[in-house]
Amino acid sequence: MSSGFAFPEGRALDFVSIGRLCIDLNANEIHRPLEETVTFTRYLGGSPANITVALARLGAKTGFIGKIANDGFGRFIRRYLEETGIDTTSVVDDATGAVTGLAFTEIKSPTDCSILMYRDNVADLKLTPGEVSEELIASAKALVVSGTALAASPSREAVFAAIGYARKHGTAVVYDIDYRPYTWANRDEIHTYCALAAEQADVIFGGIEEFSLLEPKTDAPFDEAAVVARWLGHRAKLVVVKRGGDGSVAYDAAGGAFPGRTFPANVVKTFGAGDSFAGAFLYGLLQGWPVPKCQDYGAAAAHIVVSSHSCSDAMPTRAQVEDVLRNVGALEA
Ligand SMILES: Nc1ncnc2c1ncn2[C@@H]1O[C@H](COP(=O)(O)OP(=O)(O)O)[C@@H](O)[C@H]1O
Ligand SMILES: O=C(O)C[C@@H](O)[C@H](O)C(=O)COP(=O)(O)O
Repeated sequence: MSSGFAFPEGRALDFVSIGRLCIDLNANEIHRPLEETVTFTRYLGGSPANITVALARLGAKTGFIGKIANDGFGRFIRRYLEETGIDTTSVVDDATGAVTGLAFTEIKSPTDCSILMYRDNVADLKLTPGEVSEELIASAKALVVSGTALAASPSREAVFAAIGYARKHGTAVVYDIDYRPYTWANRDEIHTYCALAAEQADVIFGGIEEFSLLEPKTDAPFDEAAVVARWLGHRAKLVVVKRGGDGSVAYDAAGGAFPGRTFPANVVKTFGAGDSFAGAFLYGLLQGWPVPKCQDYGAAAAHIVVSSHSCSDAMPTRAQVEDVLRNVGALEA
């Protein structure tokens, strides 16, 4: 049995992602508020970057379309992607003096974590449509789009150009809503542009709050069945609703609703769960596995990442994911 999701064949790359390449500065002194945190460790960050690292580490052939600052952080990001085996031919250097987006993380407790983002004049949002390689998108099985890249122009137009190329060449579109409040101007822009992208997507990932933001009204109660039916009624073949420690539900176009379990972890911090889950889920989809197996893979990868200090560095290999699954008796023979 397979998920029924079909990727195009005969492509050099599996996934090409578009969106932000940033820096995470994760608090070293955990379980205390930010005002009492003295030192931080630097990692590659940015949700689409994390997802792409997750895919690459599991063995997928990946590339990235993005813009980095022309400074030491930018050079670190490029080198990290290259060392991870991610194609950087479409990662361009900013020439305007823009900076790298920073995410300072506060790890107050295993359940109370937050992120303080510095995103003024960031290079990632300066990607232009002319810098999006049609050739690279045509050479991939799927394009992974991060919703935060829709928050401002010209990155917004660059993403829609990328989606247009994907549609033209039969490249599947994966859309992670990836809502980050501080990047958007107002609620109407979120709803308008995120919904436009969701209409073009074959696979959509989001949490309940994120899916609510795609609806025109904020005050209406969340009606999951109606929301999912809306996106399946457009192009989506899979809509994955993430529910934190409560797991996930994946809905397919044939009317299937698959509850995904979680593997309880010794949680260091909660962020990174969504990116590791999405990366490993997509890896499973690429293998043609049934949806529940993709969810198990995603949950096992998230188990590893929430138990670790970083997001990108902690993204597991296939052997590490399978160790977790084996330990809980969830690995098929
Ligand atoms: N505390 C946790 N322990 C174990 N697994 C978790 C935990 N939190 C999340 N996960 C796993 O990660 C997936 C995505 O987490 P979620 O928090 O919903 O994403 P996001 O980080 O995007 O908000 C969940 O469906 C679950 O499988
Ligand atoms: O996306 C960012 O810019 C920050 C990430 O690198 C960060 O580590 C994070 O928030 C991960 O997101 P999640 O997987 O959705 O929790």
